[in-house]
Order: sequence, then structure tokens, then C-alpha cells
Amino acid sequence: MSETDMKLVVVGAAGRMGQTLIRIVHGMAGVRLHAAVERPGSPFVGRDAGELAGLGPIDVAITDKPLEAFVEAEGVLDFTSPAGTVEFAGLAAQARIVHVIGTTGCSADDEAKIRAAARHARVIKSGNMSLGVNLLGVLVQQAARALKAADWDIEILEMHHKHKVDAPSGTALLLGEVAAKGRGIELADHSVRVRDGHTGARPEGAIGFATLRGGSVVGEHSVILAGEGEQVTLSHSATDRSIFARGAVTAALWGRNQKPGFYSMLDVLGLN
Ligand SMILES: NC(=O)C1=CN([C@@H]2O[C@H](COP(=O)(O)OP(=O)(O)OC[C@H]3O[C@@H](n4cnc5c(N)ncnc54)[C@H](OP(=O)(O)O)[C@@H]3O)[C@@H](O)[C@H]2O)C=CC1
Ligand SMILES: O=C(O)C1=N[C@H](C(=O)O)C[C@H](O)C1
Repeated sequence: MSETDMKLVVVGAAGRMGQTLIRIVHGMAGVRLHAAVERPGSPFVGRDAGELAGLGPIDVAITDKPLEAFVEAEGVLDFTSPAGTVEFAGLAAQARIVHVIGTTGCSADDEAKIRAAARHARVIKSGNMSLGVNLLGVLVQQAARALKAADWDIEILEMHHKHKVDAPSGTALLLGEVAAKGRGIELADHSVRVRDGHTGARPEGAIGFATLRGGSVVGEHSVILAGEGEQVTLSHSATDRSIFARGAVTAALWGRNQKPGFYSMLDVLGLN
């Protein structure tokens, strides 16, 4: 450990991503786990964060007091829920720290609150923190631009584990947004998120979404560009949550040197 290590807080510490983040922060150079936060009343409060994450004791007790943790820290890694993230955004803004947000399923109202908090905090938010998916996004934008809507239909397919609560996934929506950008259209005006019954023929220029849920799948995404007699499929498979956690830590370190504002992983990775 060094004096210059960035002091990070993991919120939602007992969750699937929370535990992965604790392990990655513990093992990565340049950062240190300052605190781990769970809700008041959680059975994990008071337990050692390292023990919870399978590392053995690391002398960081899980707390239910996020603001106390944030004021002494430099960044927070947040993969929780929309309600949790909106609350943590307000606290991160009060503490003037970096807020890395991986939480998906936020409403337009949640997004507005997070963007308001970004007047004081350095917020980095992405539906997917992995390098691979963000590169895939760049390729999808290029493909959507090159393959015109009159001849090529865009469909986005995703599969996740059975515990996932939001659909389409944040990544699927991110890929839809970049496909729409490549086509020069608004996703909101062209997305087809559900099909059931007598739907009629596919509207030209639609961007369709299909969602599968089951088992322990970490994250599978495909963008299919379907033409007459041929298809182009661009896809990403996640097999380990550590890819998201490493991306989140990279984002926090990058955010340390930025002005308050709202940023994405494309900014962090220099892909924007
Ligand atoms: N952007 C990316 O790269 C990735 C994003 N994600 C997203 O991260 C989020 C979390 O995923 P996952 O770890 O699988 O989910 P889990 O349900 O396993 O973990 C969520 C954790 O956050 C806590 N939490 C939820 N709401 C609040 C709140 N209001 N206040 C305090 N704590 C809260 C939960 O506590 P409790 O159980 O008490 O509710 C739990 O400990 C999802 O939105 C998911 O889509 C996941 C992977 C990658
Ligand atoms: O909930 C998950 O697990 C994941 N969520 C993110 C999403 O909604 O795209 C990222 C990743 O695919 C895993």
C-alpha cells in the first residue's frame, strides 16, 4: 500500500458485483479499499469485507453509514439499484468525490438526478464497464452507418442470469444507442422492445430487442445486422464479472484527474 493509493468505497458490498469489486480493489495497484457499505439492517453490517468476498480478513468492517465513508474517500464504486444510485449520487456530490456508476435500469427521472449531482461530483456511468463491450459499441456504430436501413435490419439479443431484474440490459440499450447514432436517428423513436401476437411486418429502420434470462450467464450480447441473403453479427461474451470491476477501478483512477461532470467509459478509454 502507498500513501498515493486512491481511497475507494464499494457500495452494495454484499452483492454479486460488490464482492467482485472488493476482490479487484484489494488486488489492483494504485487503489485501496477505504470502506464497504450495505443498507441499514443488512445482516452483513459489521462483518469484515474481505471475509465476505472470500479474501480472508482485511480489516475493513462493512458499514451502513455511506456519507461518513464518502467524506474520507476519493471515489465510490456503485453497482446497486436505481434508488440506491440516486441516493449515493447526492452523497458523492456532497463529498465532491468520483462516482463510478454501473447500475442499470435507471429511469429518465433517475438520470436527471444523477446528472444534477454531476455538477459537483465526477460521475462516470456506463451500462457496461468492460473494454470489450465499449470497443464493440464503436464497431456497431460503424456497421450501422455503413449498412443502410433500407437493406439492413438491426436486432439486439441479450442473455443474462436468472437474478437480473431489468430488461433490456444496460448493455443492450447502450448498443442500441450507438446503432441509432450510426444511423443518425433517435433510439427512442425506433426501438421495438417487445413483440407478441400479430405484430405486423417489421417497420423499416426499427431497432429490435430480445431478452433471454436463465442460469448463471454473466452477460451475452449480439447485434445482428440482417440483410437479404446475408447477416453480420457482432457479439461479446462475458464469462467473469472481474472485467466490469477492473473497468470500474480504471474509471475511478481516470476520474481522479477530471473536473466535475458526467462522463462515460468511452471517455475513460479514449474511444469517444
Ligand atoms: N455496468 C456494468 O458493467 C455492470 C452493471 N451491473 C449492474 O449492477 C447492478 C447490480 O448488479 P448485481 O451485483 O448483480 O446485483 P445484486 O443484487 O447482487 O447486488 C446489488 C447490491 O446493492 C445493494 N442495494 C440495492 N439497492 C440499494 C439501496 N437502495 N441502498 C443500498 N444498497 C442497495 C443490494 O442490497 P440488498 O440485497 O439489501 O438490496 C446488494 O447488496 C445491476 O443494476 C446490474 O445490471 C452488473 C454488472 C456489470
Ligand atoms: O446485471 C448484470 O449481471 C449485468 N448487467 C449489465 C447490463 O445490464 O448490461 C452489464 C452486464 O451485462 C451484467
